[in-house]
Amino acid sequence: MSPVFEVANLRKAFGGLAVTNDVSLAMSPGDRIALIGPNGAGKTTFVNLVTGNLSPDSGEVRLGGEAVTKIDAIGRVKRGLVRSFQVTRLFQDMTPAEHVGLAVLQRDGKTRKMFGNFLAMPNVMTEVDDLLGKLGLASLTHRRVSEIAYGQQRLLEIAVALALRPKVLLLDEPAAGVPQSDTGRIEQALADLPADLAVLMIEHDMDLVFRFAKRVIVLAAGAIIFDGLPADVTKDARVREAYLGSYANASPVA
Ligand SMILES: Nc1ncnc2c1ncn2[C@@H]1O[C@H](COP(=O)(O)OP(=O)(O)OP(=O)(O)O)[C@@H](O)[C@H]1O
Repeated sequence: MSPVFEVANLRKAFGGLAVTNDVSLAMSPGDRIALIGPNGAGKTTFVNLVTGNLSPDSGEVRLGGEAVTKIDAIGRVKRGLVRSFQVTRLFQDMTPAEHVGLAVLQRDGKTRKMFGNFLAMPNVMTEVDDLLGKLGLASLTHRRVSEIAYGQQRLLEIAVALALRPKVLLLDEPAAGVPQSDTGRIEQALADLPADLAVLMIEHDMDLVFRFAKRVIVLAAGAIIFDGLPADVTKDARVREAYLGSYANASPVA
């Protein structure tokens, strides 16, 4: 299957520290990848380079075969590369319906209508109801975000991301901060993601990694040190070493 997403020889340094060190990878439709690595390994920086929130020093990002390295974050979203909306970016006074409805309008390039009552538009509301229903949020459709539980806010992030109809979805620790009693619902939402969507999830919780991922990529000091099956990752000597701290300090740029 031809890749839906590729990065080639991506590099980024901050003040002489190589934080993304010649990273290359490809994803196909339906991939379920967990990106793991010790604190400071460069996972967030890598995702920021991919989404267009940061510019690489060199290397390329491609979506559906098209180079998007010079295209901004919004342009990449339009081409199907979506990062889960962060809880910290949800608007506390807005409802789940408004968040998902705005994402639908953004996707369709109709955000100028946002000052009208877009939730009265039948096609928008049908999609809002469908997505919130699938994520078990139907009863909260018109509640304010500030009134709903944290775990449900995290489900709302996923709903907003799906409303953008991604081809590639990047999830940053989707269950972090969620009480144990609610993590099952997040896991179910992850299990129910569209089968042809390519998903890359940053995650620290290895139980979740093993249940979700078909492939695991380990970053240490900005470089990929393992890319393979979940069953093999804990046996890998370099991975063990990385987690024991030998890779804790990134190497300087040559
Ligand atoms: N804007 C920046 N300027 C300078 N250094 C940065 C910047 N952003 C990140 N770094 C450094 O780059 C390294 C990698 O950080 P990054 O946040 O990408 O790691 P991470 O793997 O996501 O870590 P964590 O798991 O703790 O979130 C760290 O040493 C960090 O201090």
